[in-house]
Amino acid sequence: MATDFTSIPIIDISPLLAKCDDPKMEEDPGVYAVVRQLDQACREAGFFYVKGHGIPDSLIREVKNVAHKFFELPYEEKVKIKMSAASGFRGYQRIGENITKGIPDMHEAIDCYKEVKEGMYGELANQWKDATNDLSRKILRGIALALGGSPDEFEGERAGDAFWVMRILGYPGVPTANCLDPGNDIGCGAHTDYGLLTLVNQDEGITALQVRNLSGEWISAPPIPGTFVCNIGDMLKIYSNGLYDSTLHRVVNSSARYRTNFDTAVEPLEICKQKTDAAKKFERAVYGEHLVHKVLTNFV
Ligand SMILES: O=C(O)CCC(=O)C(=O)O
Ligand SMILES: [Fe+2]
Repeated sequence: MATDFTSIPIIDISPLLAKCDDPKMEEDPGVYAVVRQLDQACREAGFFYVKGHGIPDSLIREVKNVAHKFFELPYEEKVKIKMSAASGFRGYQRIGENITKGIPDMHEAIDCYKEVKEGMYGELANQWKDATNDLSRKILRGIALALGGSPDEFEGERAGDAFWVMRILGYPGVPTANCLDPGNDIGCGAHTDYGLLTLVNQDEGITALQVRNLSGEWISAPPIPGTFVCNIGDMLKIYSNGLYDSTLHRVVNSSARYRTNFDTAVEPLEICKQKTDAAKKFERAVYGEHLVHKVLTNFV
């Protein structure tokens, strides 16, 4: 369970990345120091920033520019890639179409899920997806060690060919013009993420993401240049038998500026019961069923 944290830790993961594919990575003191910080952050907040992540600044800037340009397009253009049953629930959703706990969210988005057909998202999105999936895999190697497992706990049979979700989100600033419910300023209602690990790439200069601590206070997660926000999802809570919790968070853009965000969540195809001495706290969940259930019940 999360604690009464008042800020979100920043972890320099470069020592972990440097040794990530070394068979003796566990023995490296730099890796060990990162693993300890990951463990503490996952236990106390379920959220942390990573710096030293190795994804070039130029790529980060490019995806943000492309996202801003897309959201600036007229609705008739954006709706050409509308999300529908026929598109496998991939594609564009207008402001207010995404619902969390019965309330329309003040964001528009493009949802991309793992797809067999390579190349369908365009070159830049594929490049981004590859870079963020690779980074997630490396962070998960550190988290696997933090849980006392082997580094490849979340690879191979469990999540080797991981399902991933990429959401490109746009949050209008206040006043919320052209939205379905102008009285609502919640960009994304309080929820936990369904997967293993989410990487959040927020626009600079706008503080909108908020994370709830044990007392119910909302702690801001402002954008910090050169970092990603990482948060753990429901699958990791089950994997860790509750040692790590998926923390509630929400987005409130009370600035006047339009905010974008690229989320990439890496998910296992099927969850396994964690081998711990403690009694099993959660029922076995199949990831795909969990995802569909959360989406269909609007994250209640
Ligand atoms: O926009 C953000 O900062 C986070 C969005 C979010 O929580 C999500 O898409 O799951
Ligand atoms: Fe989220």
